[in-house]
Amino acid sequence: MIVLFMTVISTSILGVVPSILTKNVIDIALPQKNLKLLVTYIFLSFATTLLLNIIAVRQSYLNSIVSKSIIRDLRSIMYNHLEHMSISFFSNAKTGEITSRINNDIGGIESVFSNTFIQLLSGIFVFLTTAATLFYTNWMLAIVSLLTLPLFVIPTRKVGKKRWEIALKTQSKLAELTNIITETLNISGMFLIKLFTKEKEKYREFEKVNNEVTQLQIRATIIGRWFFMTIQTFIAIGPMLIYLVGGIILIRYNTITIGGIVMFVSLVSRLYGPVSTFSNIHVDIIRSLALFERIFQYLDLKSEIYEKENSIVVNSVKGNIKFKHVYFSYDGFHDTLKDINFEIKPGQMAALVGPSGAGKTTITYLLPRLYDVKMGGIFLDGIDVRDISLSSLRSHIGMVTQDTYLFNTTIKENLLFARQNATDEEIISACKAAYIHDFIESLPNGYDTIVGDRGIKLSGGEKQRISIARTLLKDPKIIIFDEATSALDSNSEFYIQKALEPLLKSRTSLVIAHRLSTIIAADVIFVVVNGEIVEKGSHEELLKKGGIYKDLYNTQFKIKNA
Ligand SMILES: Nc1ncnc2c1ncn2[C@@H]1O[C@H](COP(=O)(O)OP(=O)(O)OP(=O)(O)O)[C@@H](O)[C@H]1O
Repeated sequence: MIVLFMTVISTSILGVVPSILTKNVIDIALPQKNLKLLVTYIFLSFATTLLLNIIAVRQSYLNSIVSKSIIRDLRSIMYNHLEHMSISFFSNAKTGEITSRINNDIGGIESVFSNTFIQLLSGIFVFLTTAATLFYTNWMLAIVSLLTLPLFVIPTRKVGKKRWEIALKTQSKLAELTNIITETLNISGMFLIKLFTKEKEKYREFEKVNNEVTQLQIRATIIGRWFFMTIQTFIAIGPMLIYLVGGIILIRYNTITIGGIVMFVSLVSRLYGPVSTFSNIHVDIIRSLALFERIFQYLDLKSEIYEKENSIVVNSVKGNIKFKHVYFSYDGFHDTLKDINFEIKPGQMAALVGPSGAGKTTITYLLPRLYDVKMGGIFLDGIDVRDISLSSLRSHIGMVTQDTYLFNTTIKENLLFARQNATDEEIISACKAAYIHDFIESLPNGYDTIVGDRGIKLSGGEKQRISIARTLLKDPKIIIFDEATSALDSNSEFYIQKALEPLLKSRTSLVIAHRLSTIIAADVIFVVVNGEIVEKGSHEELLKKGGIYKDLYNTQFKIKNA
């Protein structure tokens, strides 16, 4: 940064030298008909220009290092910040919008650092050195030259505001465009589009936004062009004024030489350079303020799930889970869960059953603090989960969901996600336990098979068994398992049941159960209806009771397992 600063100062000082040498050529060497002096001045002028350009190359190199590093840091800060946002942020945000803020908005402000900042700095120095030389040569003409400058400021103000508005609109339209691309041009989006034959509609939607982006960009360019046209006109008028006023001073007062007037003309063009840059900078800064505003909208967001300063790191747990008077709401108004109370003892298996939308999944989200309770508390081994450090809390919990998410990489990489330093033997043993090893081995590339976007190349049952193997590698004390609602073929069903045995053995588990075999195996069953636990007990106890569970059993489980 200091070196960059030095190069800016040296180029602005050296920049006035060729104009002074030109003055000497006209006022000294030519009238004296002194060839040696003429060659010396021209050689010096040439050497200074060469040196100037060499320093300029160095300057742009340093400049690019500084600006690229700032953008790199900003991108990393944004990614790190978003990674720590809560799940509710992601359930409300559009994927394309997030991508756009990281790519388009952060990328967009690069020009502020690469051009604007350095132009501003060099503009100030060029202005100061040039103005000083002008005043030193002839103060009257210098004042006339400077008086034309305010003319540049007026159009700048108007244009700046308009460009800010357009820049904001353009960025939000670009985000919309990115969102359409990310939502549709992926395997799940394409499935839906093709099955509902919505290609034309989606294309039209894309074309509309694409058109709007282009219109906005054209408007921004046109406004920019009118602005530059005005500036250029003023720049052209400048030398004429100097010849006129300089000529009058020479004729009337004879306090300036011809070389002096020529030097003024060439130096004033240097003066208008920075002023026109200042005007551009004004517009550019305004444009980038719009981008900064969008970036800071995200950076200023606070995650709803945060870690207390003196949070407890829990290295090992027994696995006792207690929900005490838990209330929860997604929207802050309507309670999705109401007064949930239960305890699961270490090693026990608890099954959550109930109609769709009752709140079973929501209960499981609260334990690893994907969301926080509105009232009441959740306790792990007697410690409120909000007092435990997030990473240690989550390290003790394994979650196998219905819709297994796999990264589009090899099976092995997906498994290593659970534990980066797992050995090949450990991976194979987890896969054997999850009854998926033989299947993986039968693939042409074995563990190096690429699974496709979200694991599309694998069946639902295979994906879930890979997810079980992944959780076995993590080896947590508590398991949350969301059993598939869809009917799996008996073969797949058999293997999943087999895979579950080592997963649930000697661990505390909370299972959203849909299969009779799972429910019967549970130590305790919680019947969830409309956000409340309405019945608790073992399968036999609840059947005997003859309440809601019995109805559910008769209408769902018995039929499904008939
Ligand atoms: N991210 C969310 N934002 C707002 N409401 C939500 C969200 N997720 C779920 N809900 C609502 O909360 C309620 C409980 O949903 P939940 O997924 O917990 O039910 P469930 O019992 O697991 O259902 P299923 O058996 O069909 O999976 C539903 O009414 C659902 O619409």
